[in-house]
Amino acid sequence: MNKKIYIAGHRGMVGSSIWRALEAKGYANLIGRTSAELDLKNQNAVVDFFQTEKPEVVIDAAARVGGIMANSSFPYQFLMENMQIQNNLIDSAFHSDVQKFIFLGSSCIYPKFAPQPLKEEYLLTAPLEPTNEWYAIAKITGVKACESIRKQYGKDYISLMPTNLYGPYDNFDLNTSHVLPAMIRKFHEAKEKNEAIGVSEPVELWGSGNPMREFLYVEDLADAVVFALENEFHDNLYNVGTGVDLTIRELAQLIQRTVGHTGEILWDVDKPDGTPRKLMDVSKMENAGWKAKVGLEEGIAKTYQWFLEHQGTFKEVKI
Ligand SMILES: NC(=O)C1=CN([C@@H]2O[C@H](COP(=O)(O)OP(=O)(O)OC[C@H]3O[C@@H](n4cnc5c(N)ncnc54)[C@H](OP(=O)(O)O)[C@@H]3O)[C@@H](O)[C@H]2O)C=CC1
Ligand SMILES: C[C@H]1O[C@H](OP(=O)(O)OP(=O)(O)OC[C@H]2O[C@@H](n3cnc4c(=O)[nH]c(N)nc43)[C@H](O)[C@@H]2O)[C@@H](O)[C@@H](O)C1=O
Repeated sequence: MNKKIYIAGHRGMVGSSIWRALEAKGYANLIGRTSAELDLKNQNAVVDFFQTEKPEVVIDAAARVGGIMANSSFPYQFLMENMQIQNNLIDSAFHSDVQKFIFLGSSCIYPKFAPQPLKEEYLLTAPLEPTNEWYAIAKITGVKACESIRKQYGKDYISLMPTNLYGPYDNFDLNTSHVLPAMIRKFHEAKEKNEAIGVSEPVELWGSGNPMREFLYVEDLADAVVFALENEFHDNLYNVGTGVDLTIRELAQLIQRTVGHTGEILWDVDKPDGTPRKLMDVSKMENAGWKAKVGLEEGIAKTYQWFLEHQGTFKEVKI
């Protein structure tokens, strides 16, 4: 409980959830740095930080993160910044003898048309989804960096591949966010406006509504990270998800009902659909002893409640 644990990205949706989960379990020796205090793209600054702080465990929840439009609009930032951040963290951790490193990738590392559900062994077996191949290639290099240290030096460096995540402290900027927070905000703001003017204006969403996505509540992901911290894993790569997916159209109907918006939903088919489906095979984590607990309806209700309580202060990431 007294190990010195560095959570990179500790203010983000995932990092802050991991921090809260560790504190709740009695971990008292946690350290974090904001990007203003420590720019992880700066290799010298990261080397100095590790030499000074000497963490025993590193959990990497720092990255340039965004939804489908952000990824396809800023390929250079999503490729280069994520490689710089993770490579500086992994290399400095290795050279300052950090014994446990937990790297967070993403389900988008798997091939666009891989068989479903996605097994870990499908990695690098076929081409990636073009809208986020930049981010995916960065993440794949992080997975391989940790795997090489595990293989060559026997250090407990592992990679967890979360599916699409959502929950408190998510990014609600309508240009850079993921679909779930965007839908919560769009339906909420349309409902508020409609109630003021007494009509039900339509909500415009992106793509066809036909792609399928899996969603894991962020506090479940944090629980999985704590589980990985406290247990010896015998492999380098583990999917983390619910193993359940739905269409974007079904998601829209669920969120519209939760928010209480009435009115038409319009689909802008000029916007990209992205990967048709990326359902994770979660059996490897289940065999290791971990399973998701929060269902989608419950998670959306919790997230909407959080959103209502944080009007005007929720995060909007600009790129
Ligand atoms: N959100 C999702 O759906 C999914 C996320 N993931 C992964 O989870 C991790 C966290 O994602 P999420 O919490 O959603 O993202 P957020 O954008 O909420 O948080 C990202 C964090 O990274 C930090 N960061 C970014 N750039 C730098 C930098 N140059 N130097 C230092 N810190 C930096 C930010 O710090 P600060 O706030 O101080 O600026 C921020 O706290 C990422 O690795 C992401 O790939 C994986 C699958 C799905
Ligand atoms: C986690 C994962 O997330 C990203 O992949 P993605 O799942 O395709 O991203 P997304 O959540 O933004 O979109 C999911 C689907 O939803 C549709 N969609 C409808 N209406 C809105 C909408 O209003 N906003 C958004 N963002 N999407 C919308 C959208 O058109 C698409 O079909 C990767 O870039 C990468 O970051 C990654 O690893």
